[in-house]
Amino acid sequence: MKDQNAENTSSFVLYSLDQFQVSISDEVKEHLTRPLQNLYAIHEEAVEHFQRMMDAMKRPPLQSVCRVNLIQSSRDQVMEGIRESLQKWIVSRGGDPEQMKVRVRPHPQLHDTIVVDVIPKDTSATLGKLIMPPNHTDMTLFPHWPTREQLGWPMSHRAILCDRLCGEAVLRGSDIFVRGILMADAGIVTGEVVAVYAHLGDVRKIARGRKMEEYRGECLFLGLGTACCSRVDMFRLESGLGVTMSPFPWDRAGPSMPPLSGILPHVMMPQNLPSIVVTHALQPEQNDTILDMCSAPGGKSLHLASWTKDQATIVACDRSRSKMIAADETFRQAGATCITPLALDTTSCVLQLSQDVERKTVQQILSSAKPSTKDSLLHVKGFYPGSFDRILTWSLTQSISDDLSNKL
Ligand SMILES: C[S@@+](CC[C@H](N)C(=O)[O-])C[C@H]1O[C@@H](n2cnc3c(N)ncnc32)[C@H](O)[C@@H]1O
Repeated sequence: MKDQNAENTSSFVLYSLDQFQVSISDEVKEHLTRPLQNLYAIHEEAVEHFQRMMDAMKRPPLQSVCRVNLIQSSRDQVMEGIRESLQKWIVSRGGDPEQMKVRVRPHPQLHDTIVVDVIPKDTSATLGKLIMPPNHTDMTLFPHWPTREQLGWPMSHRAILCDRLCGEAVLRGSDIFVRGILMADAGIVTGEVVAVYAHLGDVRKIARGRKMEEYRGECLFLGLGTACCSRVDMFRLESGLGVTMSPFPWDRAGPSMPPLSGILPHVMMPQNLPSIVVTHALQPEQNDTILDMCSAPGGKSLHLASWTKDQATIVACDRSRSKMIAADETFRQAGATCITPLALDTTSCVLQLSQDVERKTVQQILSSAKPSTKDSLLHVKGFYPGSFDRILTWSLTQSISDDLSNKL
């Protein structure tokens, strides 16, 4: 162990979720505050409204949303499946299904969408105000380590630090996979209850696998979890769970949302509401020919297939070949045979019309295209103008998207 008295404590800050402030650039701040100044006659009221917006931004939502794959199941079946899986989940974590603080319900407007709410919505019982677990027993694991106490690390639990993306996922219900863990206290063993922190800064500045006492930076306390492997395996294994989060609200800084990814694979997909409304806005019809210009990992392409009950021609493009190979597998597992995945840069996929070349339809181009010898993706260079009934773009930039979708 390093000379603890030599540790520099100045570049180290622990935050509770309540203390944490989202930082935004002056430009974004200006963009958000301008409409408020017109909304309120009194300046202080506009400032208060802005502060409420900033507080809301750091709070994880108290609900998750999932979309049903209507090719393989119905919404009622999936809701029942989610309830059963969540009951098994809480029992597997030592809880009682009666303690389950979630409700599974149909979305009131979107016919293929399910909402999972945390109830009650009061989160005052959580660890959101604390920077470490409360030590009810005055148990100390580290009796001879004053600097640890001075730094603010818990004395009652060993700790792990995950990256920011992983931390955001934890606040939405996820467990922690080994690749998300950056640092951990020495001596953690399988089954041990650990304090979980998320590093808020640049992950590239952290040397993964070091001990917690070497950490310098800013981090946020997320709650308690149980180690699924030893510290050694956290940094040796390539994949798998490192820590499962406690299912109980009193052990978590954020809401006790259950993990939804991985349950009922292929028949439902956790997806954010803004992504789901895209297909509802597009209103595709069966037998439509549809282009998804930036498809990977394929969530919206799959939604189009589900919506049309696999009765459309959907061309799912992404310029990343590897992502499209992975998406192809996802499409197959979901039973979406109407999707053709292509590795294509859609900023250069409009074929020029000329008098001596026959103008082929999308279906003709796809049926005459040869598959690659390395993977199953078809060789397609592009499509002729006016080929598609509907086009889904991702904002490459508004002008490029508009320009390309007007041509196709
Ligand atoms: C945010 S993701 C799209 C998410 C996807 N629409 C979904 O709902 O699952 C953006 C994708 O656009 C792809 N992309 C960016 N520029 C592209 C281009 N010029 N042509 C095709 N794909 C592109 C990226 O490779 C990336 O996979």
